Amino acid sequence: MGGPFGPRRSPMISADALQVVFNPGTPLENHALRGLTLDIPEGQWLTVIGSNGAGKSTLLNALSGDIRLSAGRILIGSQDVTRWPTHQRSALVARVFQDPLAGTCERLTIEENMALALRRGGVRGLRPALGRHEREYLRERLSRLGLGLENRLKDRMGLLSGGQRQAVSLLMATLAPLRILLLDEHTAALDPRTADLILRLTQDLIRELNLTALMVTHSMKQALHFGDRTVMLHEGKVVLDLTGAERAGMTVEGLLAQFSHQRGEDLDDDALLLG
Ligand SMILES: Nc1ncnc2c1ncn2[C@@H]1O[C@H](COP(=O)(O)OP(=O)(O)OP(=O)(O)O)[C@@H](O)[C@H]1O
Repeated sequence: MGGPFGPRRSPMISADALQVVFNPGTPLENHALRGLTLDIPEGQWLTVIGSNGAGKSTLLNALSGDIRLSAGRILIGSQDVTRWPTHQRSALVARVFQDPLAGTCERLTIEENMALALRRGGVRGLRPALGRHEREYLRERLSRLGLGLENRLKDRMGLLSGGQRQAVSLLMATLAPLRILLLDEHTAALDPRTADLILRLTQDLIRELNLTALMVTHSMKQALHFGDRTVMLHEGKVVLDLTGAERAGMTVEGLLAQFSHQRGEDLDDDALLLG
């Protein structure tokens, strides 16, 4: 990022006045993003919170190219990708979803799933059947999960537990070269111990690969504990942006108070948010 007096580099992600309107001009018109602006430096890990319908998934969809903007501009590096379709952005951007099934094919083996992930990134020279080197590479990556999956390359994905599948999804997302990782409540469907394991794996991958990451979570604890910066969305805009000492001094209770303040009501479901 350069020090305070170092050269200013353009951010890895520059989201400029993003607007997303669903069903425009109909009675169902819905402004999911309302001029959202956000600059994210390279290597920064942003945690994204906000109540239901705040626009968190829509923001990730806009960054991955899964939905079209109604207005605004997205730059990755200094490249304007606003009109790039998802497949074109996939060389830069990968995504992991809440549902462990979403990123993998359960009828294929672990090896076949991972081979597809390698090819999606356009790795050259990869044959339909994996060569010895590719298989060794995948085995090495899997062994680092500490789940024993390196010995189960020929097992169908459908045989794995939700946590194991999510670990493989995360690995698959980061197999091919990428710059940006989008995590959409990727531990929400897991038990606390497994969620913790996946979060530690997430942390290792983000730091090792120097990824710029956005992680949507409903857990205030996760939002403050992981990453470098926490952003709260409300009605399609950023309403709170915490970094540095301000973030370090923030408590889960403080964040919940901000939540209530934004919603103009007392939260009746603190348990969910505290989890
Ligand atoms: N494909 C769609 N068509 C119409 N409306 C949509 C669509 N996707 C999202 N919306 C609406 O846009 C708004 C923002 O939704 P979004 O999913 O981004 O919220 P969120 O912050 O991710 O919420 P949650 O925490 O519930 O997942 C909501 O009002 C939602 O109903």
